[in-house]
Amino acid sequence: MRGTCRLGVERERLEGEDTALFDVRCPRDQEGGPDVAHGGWTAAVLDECLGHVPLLHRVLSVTAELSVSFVKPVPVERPLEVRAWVERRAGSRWYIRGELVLLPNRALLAKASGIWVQRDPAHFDRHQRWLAEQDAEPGRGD
Ligand SMILES: CCCCCCCCCCCC(=O)SCCNC(=O)CCNC(=O)[C@H](O)C(C)(C)COP(=O)(O)OP(=O)(O)OC[C@H]1O[C@@H](n2cnc3c(N)ncnc32)[C@H](O)[C@@H]1OP(=O)(O)O
Repeated sequence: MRGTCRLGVERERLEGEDTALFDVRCPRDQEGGPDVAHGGWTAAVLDECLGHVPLLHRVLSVTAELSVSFVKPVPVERPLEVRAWVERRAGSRWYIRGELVLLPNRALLAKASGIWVQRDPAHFDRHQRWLAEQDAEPGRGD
């Protein structure tokens, strides 16, 4: 599968049944310090890539939990790779881990683990109904 996105994911492919690889490059406009990525970009790109593992299995899911370890500063505009794999599945939950590395030596820059919950396609419609209820009843909050 090929494609680009505003986060700088340039290519994705499955490697075997449970692992996916992503070619990534942090765009200059995601800079947080001099020549290094903002931490929000690192978290977002790991969320994106890990969350694509169920999608590559044609399963729609949403992030329920995400934990990120920032191991080293992430340089902008350099070739990077994310490897994401399924640790285990339990019911509708996918436990997924991943690593962001600097190419070509695969030096570890960040690690992530999280839980993705499978949803049916009506997930976003239900959300729109919930949002309309919020607008109709300001102050209710649930
Ligand atoms: C058509 C357009 C296509 C468009 C296609 C485009 C693809 C878009 C993909 C976008 C992905 C994103 O950006 S996601 C964006 C960031 N994430 C989100 O917006 C998610 C917001 N949170 C939620 O919607 C909700 O909290 C959920 C869905 C995560 C959980 O809701 P829920 O009401 O608790 O669901 P429920 O069915 O009861 O729970 C399912 C199972 O997950 C477990 N579970 C629930 N929350 C958690 C949790 N935080 N940590 C661990 N486990 C959890 C429950 O125990 C249960 O286990 P068991 O009983 O089954 O064992």
